Amino acid sequence: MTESAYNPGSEGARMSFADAMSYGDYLCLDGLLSQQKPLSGAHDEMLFIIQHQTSELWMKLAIHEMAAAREAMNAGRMPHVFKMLARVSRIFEQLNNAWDVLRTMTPADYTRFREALGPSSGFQSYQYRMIEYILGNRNPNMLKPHEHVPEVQAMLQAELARPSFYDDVIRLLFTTIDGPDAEIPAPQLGQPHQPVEAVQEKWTQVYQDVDRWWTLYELGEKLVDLEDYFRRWRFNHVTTVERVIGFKRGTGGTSGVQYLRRMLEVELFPELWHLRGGL
Ligand code: HEM
Ligand SMILES: N[C@@H](CC(=O)c1ccccc1NC=O)C(=O)O
Repeated sequence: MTESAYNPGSEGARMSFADAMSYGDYLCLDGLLSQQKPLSGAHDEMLFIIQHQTSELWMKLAIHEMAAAREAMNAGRMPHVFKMLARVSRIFEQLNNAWDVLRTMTPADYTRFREALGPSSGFQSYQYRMIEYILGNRNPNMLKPHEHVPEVQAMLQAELARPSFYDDVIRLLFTTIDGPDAEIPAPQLGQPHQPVEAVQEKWTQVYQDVDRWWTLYELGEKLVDLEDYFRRWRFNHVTTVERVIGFKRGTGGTSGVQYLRRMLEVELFPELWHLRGGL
């Protein structure tokens, strides 16, 4: 050590953690940083693993926020709901920006380790499916790949059996405007949300008099924001996939880019988009 090396310990920085909780202890970094296990010798496999692991961590936070937002909404704490939904949109923005790192991987780089992935695929991401299920895109066929992990399948199934976050929003929309006797459309349990005319009419009322229904309007716009970011994620994904594997079949067994293009047509909150043309 040179004389000139600055020692933060001299101004009080704690330098010994033999008997105290350190940064690594608190964040469980030993566990976290020992979970990157490339199966090939390919240089870019580490990028691929970390890209997916960080995505899963952000998805974990998104689910945490959406679960709390749902609770807050059902308890009438709308400012909290808005804060959490805004955070979920920012998480998607973060995931969208992350594609820039993955895009530095060329098709040749990926080919060096693609075979090592076997039949594994993002198609089997249960947190991704959970996000879709919470928001209302509920395809029960997507439960099947999780049959081998009963706890995971049960968790997804439990989500399918309850009203989605969007179902709860619809209930709030109707009761706020029509009061306790409102005729609320039944939640579409266990199936992808299909557009309902009465829901679009109700949202139209809100958008035609935003001053009167400001809180509902703000909620509607938060959902549109969220779906906007989600769509960008799907678009970035399919574009990256085409760039890296072209039109090859996916490791998960789907047609690949064609399958993902089909998913671009998914509408999470269709009524909120469709009402705009009629204003
Ligand atoms: C080079 C990078 C990537 C390629 C080539 C790729 C390829 C694919 C393909 C072909 C599918 C369709 C399913 C299949 O048959 O495998 C798919 C699905 C999926 N991928 Fe990726 N992917 C990449 C990166 C990512 C990243 C970074 C994530 C982030 C978690 C991700 C998450 C997903 C998810 C969630 C699905 C299911 C989508 C759905 O069912 O709507 N992928 N991917
Ligand atoms: N489906 C991809 C493989 C893939 O991307 C993947 C494989 C294992 C874990 C995560 C993945 N990411 C997204 O699908 C492919 O067909 O190349």
